[in-house]
Amino acid sequence: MSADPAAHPGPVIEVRDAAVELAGRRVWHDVRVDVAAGEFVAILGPNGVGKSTLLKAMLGLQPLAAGQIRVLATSPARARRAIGYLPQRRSFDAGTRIRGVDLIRLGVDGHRWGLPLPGRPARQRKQRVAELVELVGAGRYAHRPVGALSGGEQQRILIAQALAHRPRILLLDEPLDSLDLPNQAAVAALVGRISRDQGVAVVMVAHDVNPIVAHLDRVVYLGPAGSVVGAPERVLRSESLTALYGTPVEVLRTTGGRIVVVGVPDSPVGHDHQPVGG
Ligand SMILES: Nc1ncnc2c1ncn2[C@@H]1O[C@H](COP(=O)(O)OP(=O)(O)OP(=O)(O)O)[C@@H](O)[C@H]1O
Repeated sequence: MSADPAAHPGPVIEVRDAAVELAGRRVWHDVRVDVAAGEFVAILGPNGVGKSTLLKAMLGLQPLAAGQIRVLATSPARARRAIGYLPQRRSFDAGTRIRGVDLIRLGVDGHRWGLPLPGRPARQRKQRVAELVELVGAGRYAHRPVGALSGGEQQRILIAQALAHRPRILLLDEPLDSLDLPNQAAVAALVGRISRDQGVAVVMVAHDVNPIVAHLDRVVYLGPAGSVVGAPERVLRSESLTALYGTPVEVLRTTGGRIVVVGVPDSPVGHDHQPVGG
């Protein structure tokens, strides 16, 4: 497998008619989406619709019941070394003493847990850590214990860690959750910049499209009848989501420009309703 995008001029992620079943229940089906190098794509939908499951399928951690997912023209599992993944999480305990820079170094050292990798001198690894700190703008706080950092600062450190091996693809599961609005905007802008400037294909699961919408190339809105995929302004319309859900869904734009989706039903197993942008 090659992680060189030049060797794969087509999409770096191809999802074709994919379906997943969990505990005998079909979570989603007929999902089709391509993601190209340098694109920033969001996976949207209500609680429990299967957004995290789609991300896991792209990583090869969730087998499909139907269809196919190809990553860098091979299976997701074989492409995993070219993927940076940030799973869903809350925050570090306030007492966590490991420093931001140590977490990033763990990413650079890979699975060797601090043991030097053959062929990569300590100086090179140190330089890569410094580059990553600079890339995410964490110079001011990277040497402080992560437990003492704000949610947004922690998230930037984790994004730097996920980028340690120059992945071609970055999969982020709700990285803006639990951040305040200024930090949501700052982390969204950082991810947009990484995708654009570094040519990384970014797929982000999000509850609220508003902080990221200006940076997005496309959205995947999951629903019981499959998915609607396209530019945000095309997908986030009452007609598109009404057709996807088979029930009246309204997409409103406030005078401040916020997008609010009203009427999207919960997934069949019933989670708390939390409309996008609501
Ligand atoms: N291992 C599992 N076995 C059975 N059901 C599961 C399993 N993992 C997840 N589910 C269920 O599958 C559905 C999809 O879960 P998933 O976490 O992908 O949804 P989501 O859209 O990311 O949700 P949220 O927005 O709440 O994070 C949910 O109903 C969840 O309860």
